[in-house]
Amino acid sequence: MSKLNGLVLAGGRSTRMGQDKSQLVYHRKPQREHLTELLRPYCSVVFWSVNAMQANELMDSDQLRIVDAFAIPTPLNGILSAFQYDAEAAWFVVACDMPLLTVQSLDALVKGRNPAKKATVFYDSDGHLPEPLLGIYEPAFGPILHQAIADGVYSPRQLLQQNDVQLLTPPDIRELTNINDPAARAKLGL
Ligand SMILES: Nc1nc2c(ncn2[C@@H]2O[C@H](COP(=O)(O)OP(=O)(O)OP(=O)(O)O)[C@@H](O)[C@H]2O)c(=O)[nH]1
Repeated sequence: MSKLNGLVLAGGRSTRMGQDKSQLVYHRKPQREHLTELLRPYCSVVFWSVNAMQANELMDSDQLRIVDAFAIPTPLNGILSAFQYDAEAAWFVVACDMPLLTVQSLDALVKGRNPAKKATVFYDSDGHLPEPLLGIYEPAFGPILHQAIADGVYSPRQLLQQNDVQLLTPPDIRELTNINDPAARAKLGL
């Protein structure tokens, strides 16, 4: 089994939230720091996947980061940057906008990991589609991702549906709740 690196997806534009989602505080510290702590027990190292502006702000910090080098900001580009950094590793990817996530879901992914497949992910709240932004991506996914982006495919869900991936039932579907704007945040009381 390949070594597992952590990747907190923290880039993008946060247009709908109006402020950097990765720095919102739900658990006493910025979400990107909180997720780093959640991932650390499972991973050799944990990186933040950030855009160039965030990287500038992090200039003097020790935090390991991988900076996006793509014109179009999409989560898939964040994951591809990680494979370009280390193609031999598997990447445990966690999006920064799932504030209800706990070790329960991370444990389930690690226990259910199938390294013979391209990735291990949960079914999303629809019960039949894969949830792409929380999961373990095996090294074999790197070339597939590279080709997809070269072909202009930016839908991570579509990519997972087209490939041989291990799909798991999440232990608690609420942990996958995606918060993208202030209204959704207020609704959850966070
Ligand atoms: N590294 C990296 N992460 C990204 C990129 N785009 C989105 N993400 C991350 O992927 C997850 C889902 O992001 P989205 O909600 O789809 O996009 P967003 O740009 O953050 O937000 P909107 O501008 O409101 O669409 C979040 O954890 C983002 O931080 C990107 O280009 N690079």
